Amino acid sequence: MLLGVIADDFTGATDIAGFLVENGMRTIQVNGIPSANMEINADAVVVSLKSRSCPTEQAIEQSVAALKWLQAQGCQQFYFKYCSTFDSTAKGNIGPVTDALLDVLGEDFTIVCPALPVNGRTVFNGHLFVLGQLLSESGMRNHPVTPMTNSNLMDLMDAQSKGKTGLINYQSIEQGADAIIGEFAELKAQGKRYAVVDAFKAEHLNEIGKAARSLKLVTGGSGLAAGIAKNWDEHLQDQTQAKQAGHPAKAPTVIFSGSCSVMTNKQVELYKAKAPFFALDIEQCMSNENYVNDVFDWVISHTNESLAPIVYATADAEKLKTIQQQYGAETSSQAVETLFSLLAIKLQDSGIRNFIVAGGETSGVVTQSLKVDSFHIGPQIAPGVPWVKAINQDLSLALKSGNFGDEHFFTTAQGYF
Ligand SMILES: Nc1ncnc2c1ncn2[C@@H]1O[C@H](COP(=O)(O)OP(=O)(O)OP(=O)(O)O)[C@@H](O)[C@H]1O
Ligand SMILES: O=C(O)[C@@H](O)C(=O)CO
Repeated sequence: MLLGVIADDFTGATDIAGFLVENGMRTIQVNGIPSANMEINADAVVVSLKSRSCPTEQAIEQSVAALKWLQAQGCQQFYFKYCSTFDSTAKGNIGPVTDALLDVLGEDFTIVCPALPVNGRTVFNGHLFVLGQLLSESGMRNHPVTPMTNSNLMDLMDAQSKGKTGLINYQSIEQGADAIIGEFAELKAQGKRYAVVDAFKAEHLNEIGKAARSLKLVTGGSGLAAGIAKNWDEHLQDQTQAKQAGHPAKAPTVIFSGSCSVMTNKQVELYKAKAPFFALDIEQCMSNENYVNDVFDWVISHTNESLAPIVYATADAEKLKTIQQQYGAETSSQAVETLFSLLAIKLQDSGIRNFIVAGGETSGVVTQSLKVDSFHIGPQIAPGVPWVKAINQDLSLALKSGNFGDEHFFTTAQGYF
């Protein structure tokens, strides 16, 4: 095993795993920390945690346990994957987890690289941009759990970690890997523990990846994965086959959409124009025990059509607000999640083998209900959204973060079988 990744959430884990496969590394993902060692026939393994916004002590404990498990599997380098929008607060969890991982590894320096240019996340003079807007001026400023009101990554990291942060700006990055290595030495000599690295195009990430070859721990979004994977080129076999183990097969398919993001709303609208659709009634989800059977019957009656049926709770911001005011945000989202969870189990039992799911939480719930605890990563449908195939079951999943994929995502996903 070459590379071990610790990801702080579920779709974030799948995101980086997709980029590793795209760059030739056979990759598997495990959900949570396995209780024992595993026979792993892959180049990289990604452990997905739920540590982004849990209490900091818990995030540290889980991340260190993941690191130790990855060390026991023989990994040689470690990657802490967090969100490309640096989702965190002044208490953490990015800084404290980075510190804990450095301590366990006996290291005193790493990089901070959230950039993911292909999805519009860029870093310029140490400031993070989302689709050309400063992070603090993007929708992330209103995030319910981790509102991001400062775009300066050095400030963000200093506030939540025990060391000091320096910057390697784009002028140095553009001089290439050797210059970047020189900057690492310079920053270390100044007593810095973390280097924020500018990156706004793929070439930057390749050079940063090369320079980071000797770092035991790197930290970042999924963009850096391409640069890191290239370092292992000479150790990789069957690079063109890396996606094979996770490729989906033609089989009965269903789509669940539990995300209310702007992009998912567009994707659902477009898909409804050409495929069978079922809009979930939130009140029925909460009050009618038989509702899941009705939805199940509807899905089964549409599985022979050329495009898979979609069941969705997706609503635009206004409609969602009305629902939440009427029933409560927690109660209504729980009811939707429970419906998807029960429906997934019934559909699997009746022969559905491919599940396309929109929404991070929704994906987590469905994967858990289907008892998928590890999978091979297959081809990327969109940047950061690969098909994945369960290791111990005949089941393929496409798990989409809320805002990922273009408007045609649901049809594109079905083009792989
Ligand atoms: N119509 C609705 N009414 C109430 N809650 C809903 C409705 N539709 C979806 N939800 C809930 O909203 C939450 C959406 O979270 P989820 O993580 O699945 O999507 P997302 O936030 O768009 O994705 P990501 O976290 O990847 O950005 C889920 O708990 C879901 O059950
Ligand atoms: O980095 C990202 O933007 C995503 O992988 C993510 O973490 C979604 O929660």
